[in-house]
Amino acid sequence: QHNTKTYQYEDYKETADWILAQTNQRPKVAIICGSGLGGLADLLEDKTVFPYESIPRFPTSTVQGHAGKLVFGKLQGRECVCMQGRFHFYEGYDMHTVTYPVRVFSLLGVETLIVTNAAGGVNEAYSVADIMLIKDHINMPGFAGQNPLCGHNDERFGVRFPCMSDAYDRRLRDLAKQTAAEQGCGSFLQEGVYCMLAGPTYETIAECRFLQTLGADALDGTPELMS
Ligand SMILES: O=P(O)(O)O[C@H]1O[C@H](CO)[C@@H](O)[C@H]1O
Ligand code: HPA
Repeated sequence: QHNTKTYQYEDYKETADWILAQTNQRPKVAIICGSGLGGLADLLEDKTVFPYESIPRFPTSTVQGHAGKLVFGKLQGRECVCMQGRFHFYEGYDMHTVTYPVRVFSLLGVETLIVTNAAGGVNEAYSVADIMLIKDHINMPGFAGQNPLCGHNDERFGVRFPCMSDAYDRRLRDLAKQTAAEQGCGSFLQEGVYCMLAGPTYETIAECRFLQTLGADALDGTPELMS
C-alpha cells in the first residue's frame, strides 16, 4: 500500500504525446469529475473517449461510480477534457499517482483546471446538496508529509516552494458566482475552505468539531488541488 512511485518529466510527456497523437483536440480547460458528477462528460459533443487502461502509464479507477474514462469534447462549443472518475489516496495510490493526470494535462496545453468532488459539509450554515466554491484549503495529509509535490522538483512543472495564498483564481470564482446566479443556482452556492483528508473512514463527531474549529467548511480527499 502506498509504495511511493516517482515519475520523471519524460513519463508525463510520454502519456501526453500518446494522447496528442490520438486526437486533434487541444483543450485549454480540464474538468475532474468527482463522485456523482461523471454525467457531465456524457454531455460533451464530438467526443473522443479513452478508457484509462488504454492510456500509457495512466492509473485506473477502482472505486464504484468512477467510470475510468478520459473524455475529450466540446462543452457549450468550448473544447475541454473531462476525467470521468478520479483516483483516491485511500485506494492505495500514492499522492504522485493520484495527481498524475494533472501534470499530463499541463503538457497537453491545459491552462484552467476545474476540480469537483462530493464532499462532506461541516459548516452548520450549509445544507445537503449545496455547492461550495473552494476559496482556500487545509491540506491535512500535507502536514504529515503526504504532499504530491514532495520529492524531486522538476522546475518545468513549477517552483520548489509555490505560493499558495492565491491558489484559487479570484476571477474564475467570480465568474462561477455570476454564472450560478444567471442559472438560478445562487441560493445554494457557498464559498468556503476545503479540508483535504486521506479517508477512507468518514470523520468522528470529535474530528468534525476539531476541523470546524480549524476553519474547515467541507471535507474530502482531493490532492489534485495541491498538485
Ligand atoms: O472525491 P470524490 O471522488 O467525489 O469521492 C468522494 O466520495 C466518496 C465518499 O463518499 C469517496 O470516494 C470520496 O473520496
Ligand atoms: N469526509 C466526510 N464526508 C465526505 C468525505 C470525507 O472525506 N468525502 C465525501 N464526503
